[in-house]
This record gives sequence, structure tokens and C-alpha cells, in this order.
Amino acid sequence: MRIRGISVRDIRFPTSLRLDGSDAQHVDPDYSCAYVVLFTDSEAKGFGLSFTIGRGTEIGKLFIAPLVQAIRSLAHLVVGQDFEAIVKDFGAFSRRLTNDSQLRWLGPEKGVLHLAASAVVNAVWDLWGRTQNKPIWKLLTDLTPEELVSCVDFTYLEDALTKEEALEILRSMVPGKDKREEEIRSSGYPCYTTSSGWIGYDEDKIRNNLLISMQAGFSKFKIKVGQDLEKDKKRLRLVRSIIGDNRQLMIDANQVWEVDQAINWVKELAEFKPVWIEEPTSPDDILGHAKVAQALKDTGIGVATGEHCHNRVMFKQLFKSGGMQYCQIDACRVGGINENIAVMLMAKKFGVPVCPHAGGIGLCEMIQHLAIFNFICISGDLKHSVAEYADHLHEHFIQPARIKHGCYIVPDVSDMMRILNNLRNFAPGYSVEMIGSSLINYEYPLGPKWREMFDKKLYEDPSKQVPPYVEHRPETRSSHFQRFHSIQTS
Ligand SMILES: C[C@H](O)[C@@H](O)[C@@H](O)[C@H](O)C(=O)O
Ligand SMILES: [Mg+2]
Repeated sequence: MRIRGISVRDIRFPTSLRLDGSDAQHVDPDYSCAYVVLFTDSEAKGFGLSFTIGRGTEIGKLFIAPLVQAIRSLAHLVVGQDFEAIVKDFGAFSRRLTNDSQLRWLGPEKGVLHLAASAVVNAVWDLWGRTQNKPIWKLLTDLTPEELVSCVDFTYLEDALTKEEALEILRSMVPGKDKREEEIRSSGYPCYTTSSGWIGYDEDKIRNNLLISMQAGFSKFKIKVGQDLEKDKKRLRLVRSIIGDNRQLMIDANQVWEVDQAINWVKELAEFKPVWIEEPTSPDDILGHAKVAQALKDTGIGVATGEHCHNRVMFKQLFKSGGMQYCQIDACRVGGINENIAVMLMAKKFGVPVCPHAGGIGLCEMIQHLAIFNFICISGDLKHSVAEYADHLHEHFIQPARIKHGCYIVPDVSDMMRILNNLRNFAPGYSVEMIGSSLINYEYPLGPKWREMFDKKLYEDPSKQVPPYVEHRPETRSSHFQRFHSIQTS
């Protein structure tokens, strides 16, 4: 089977209208994604996406966009390729995507280009799952240790994890795999919810959300902090008064503090007994994270990070420096499943639990597969590894993530009861295929839902905006630029 084409679309949802997803740093996110479909010379297709929070996904009239365009710039590395050859040496394929001799200048292995690589890699895995009629977690758990290791690019990891060590870890976990698979099928994968306490929610909404989540069986909650210390104390007091002393609480500052400020602020919140402080400072500041972790050691509060961790090399440094007690892999931030396998293997070696990040669109759908695979084949630990769940936008997926009693239900294709109950669950792959009408309605900026919101003045219509560089520097209009402008606007 050969990959014959790729399509990329800018899909956005207006979550900022209700402040869903808001935090101290990202106060008005519109959950969005660059949505990828791989077409082949057979019926089979592969679906992937990379999550963003609005601006930056776009192909505007004049701005040829960051993420969508970056994915298009990778097309020559995937279109025309033989699918079986790709998955036979998947590590080499992922290296080709992230290390193109010219494109790598835009990274390397970080930022927009790496988000783009993850969308493509995720789509190839989805295609693989579909051709095998297996959900991704099952495809992964059925691979041999040797096959899994061949998916990983070990470049720059030799001083932290060699191929041989990776093989040893995976081989040591083969006994007991079936038992763990059975266990996770019956118990589900434990998760916490973030949707109770986004920063933009008022106290009534937080109270209500917590009560509803507790009724649904959640016992672990993450609350946003970091805008105002006294307000944080007030909302955490409220949260503890509702969830009690025994349910778990996590707090997330989304990078707003200086290093010492983080230490002092979190010490002030220690009385509320959070399990972790997430993203206390710049996600790039590995030594800063180590300093925060060290300073908080006596409080029992660990540092969690990863949703903005560019690549395996940064994870390596966080592991080695002791700057991360909870490893929050993200399905799109690093270069897709292959690089996440490397990170999960390092986490095992350094004894750090993997607690995947999922605040965003499509992330819950994907990370459930990674968390389940990690438990069965790498960590064997369910006690400390909790996955995130954010209760937004699942209705747009053909095979949405589903929760029961505060646990992800294992996505499966063979459970006849669930197939009968809900046909939507009958889909192999990575669970990221979106419903056709959602794609049409929410494609930005021409989808009918967006046109409606522009008409109601809820958002500004980008086609009516003058690009700021034209406004500010009219003298830069070269004849070439004018030609381009007239092509774009005609
Ligand atoms: C803007 C986003 O919703 C973030 O706030 C979110 O990813 C968050 O950091 C999380 O941990 O879920
Ligand atoms: Mg976070």
C-alpha cells in the first residue's frame, strides 16, 4: 500500500466564549487543531491531528500559516512512500520527518515543525491500527520488544537510555502482559478531571462542576492557579471543603512564575496538600524545575511538567536533573507516538510515573492509548500514574474517549456488548477521526458555525482584517507583494 496524498484542515472551536480551557497564562483559548488525513492507493485512510489553542493554526488570506503550512511542508516526506516500508523501519521514518536537512533549521525538533511532525506520525499510526483492525494501544502491546525498539529514534539518548536498556525494560515486562491487559480492561485507566476548575470559572461554577464530577465517580481533580495568591487560597479552600481531605488535588500554574516566586507561592498553598505543582515556570528551564522540586521536597509536593516539553532530549534532562516527579507526555507536542515511546522508557528507567496531559481537543482520545500501553508494556504501575481527562468537545469524534467511575474505558474493537450499545466505539486506530459535519461546521474561517459567529460579532472575521504588516509598514509593498496580494484577495 502506498500513501498517495495528504489533506490538512484548520478546525477550531469557540471554547474561549465560556472560558473552557482557560488558565493563568492562556486566558482565552479556542481549542483547535490542524487535522490531517492520509490517503492511500487502497480504501484505507489514516487520521491525525495536532492541537493548538487558536491563532497559529490558520491559513489566512495573506498569512500562510504556521501549523497547517508546516504540515504541508512535510508532505514530500510521506506522500509516495510505501506504507509497509515505513512501519518496518518506523524509527528511521520518524527521523526523516524531524531531521529534513533544510526544514530542521526551523526547529530542530521543537515548536511548530515538531507539532507538524506529530500530526503526520500520528496519522501513520492510525492507518497502521486500521489496517490491523486494532486500537493503537493493542497494536502497540502486540508488538515485540524488538519491534517497539525499532520505532524509536535513539539519537541523543545514548547517555540516558541505550537501545539495549530499552530492550531489557521491554523484555522484563513481557511476563504478566496478559494479566495487566485483563486488569485494565476490567478496571479502566484511572484519570483526574481538569474541567472543574479552569481559571476563568467563578466559585459557583467550580462548586457545581466538582459536585457533578464527584457524583460521576471522579476522586482526583486539577485546579488552575497562579493569577493571584489570595484568590488561589480562596478557591483551593473551597475545593478542599467540597472534595474533602482524602480525594486528590493537583494544581497547575501554566508557566506564570519566576523560579523563586514559584517556590514561595507553592509553599503558601502547601496547606491544601496538592500532589503536584504543574508547570511552575518556563517549560524550558530545566535547572529552574530542579530548583523548585528540591525546594518543595519537604512539603511532599512534586513537580509535574511535559505538555510544553519540546522533545525527548528535554525530557532526558528533566529526568536526570530531578526536575520532574510526574512526566506529562503529550500526544502532539513531541514527534508523535515514536518519540513518546522513548520518553516512557526513560521514565521507567528513572522511576518517574507517566501522567499524560490531555487538556485540549483530541488529546484525551489519543493519550488513553498511550497510558494503557505504558501500563501493560513498560511501567506496570497504576498507583502513581494517573491520566488527565478534560470534558470538552468529545462529541466531535467518531470514537470519543469514554469515562466510567473516573476511569477511561479501554477503547476496544472486540467487545460485542459495547459494539451493540454504541456503534461509535467500533473503530480501530488512534480514535482521532472527527465527524464529517463537525469538520464542515468548524473549519476556520469558512465553516457555517464560524460565519454565524462572525455575523453575531462574537469573533472578528479574519477576511475583514487588514494584515498588520500592511497597515504599519505600507512602504514595504513591493510589486511582488502587490501581485501576491491581488492573487490572494481576488
Ligand atoms: C490552554 C490549555 O487548556 C491548558 O490550560 C491545558 O492544556 C492545561 O495546562 C492542562 O494541563 O490541561
Ligand atoms: Mg497543564
